[in-house]
Amino acid sequence: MVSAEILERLSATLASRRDADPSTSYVARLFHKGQEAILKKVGEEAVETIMAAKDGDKLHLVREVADLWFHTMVLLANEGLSAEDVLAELARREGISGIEEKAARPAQD
Ligand SMILES: N=c1c2ncn([C@@H]3O[C@H](COP(=O)(O)OP(=O)(O)OP(=O)(O)O)[C@@H](O)[C@H]3O)c2ncn1[C@@H]1O[C@H](COP(=O)(O)O)[C@@H](O)[C@H]1O
Repeated sequence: MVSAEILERLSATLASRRDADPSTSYVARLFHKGQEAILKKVGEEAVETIMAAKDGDKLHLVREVADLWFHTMVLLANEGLSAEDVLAELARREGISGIEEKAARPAQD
């Protein structure tokens, strides 16, 4: 089964590309071009994800979401962040939603 470890491995690979020669890798090239180019790719992949969802082809949708996740991970790495930061935020929200759910449902005794 594929797990969140893939995100950790990819994060480490992306971090290793930050100082790599742009001629050797797509990711290194994107870092070299800078934030504007990375944001442009994130925007393009978001639009392609929406179009894939509308065309009803599930494999196409999965591939476009993979492109979107990948490019948002490049964006995070460019800011010195990683997938782990996002996973931690989602974990924090799980905790928060538990607390809110309890608060919304007073004890019945
Ligand atoms: N997961 C990915 C990944 N997903 C998508 N892409 C690339 O993202 C690019 C953008 O796709 P598009 O559909 O927009 O195609 P395009 O028109 O060729 O893109 P542009 O030239 O317009 O930017 C393509 O070149 C894809 O190959 C990826 N490139 C790399 N990775 C991972 O990143 C690792 C490091 O990559 P490199 O350092 O580039 O080898 C790899 O081992 C992979 O694990």
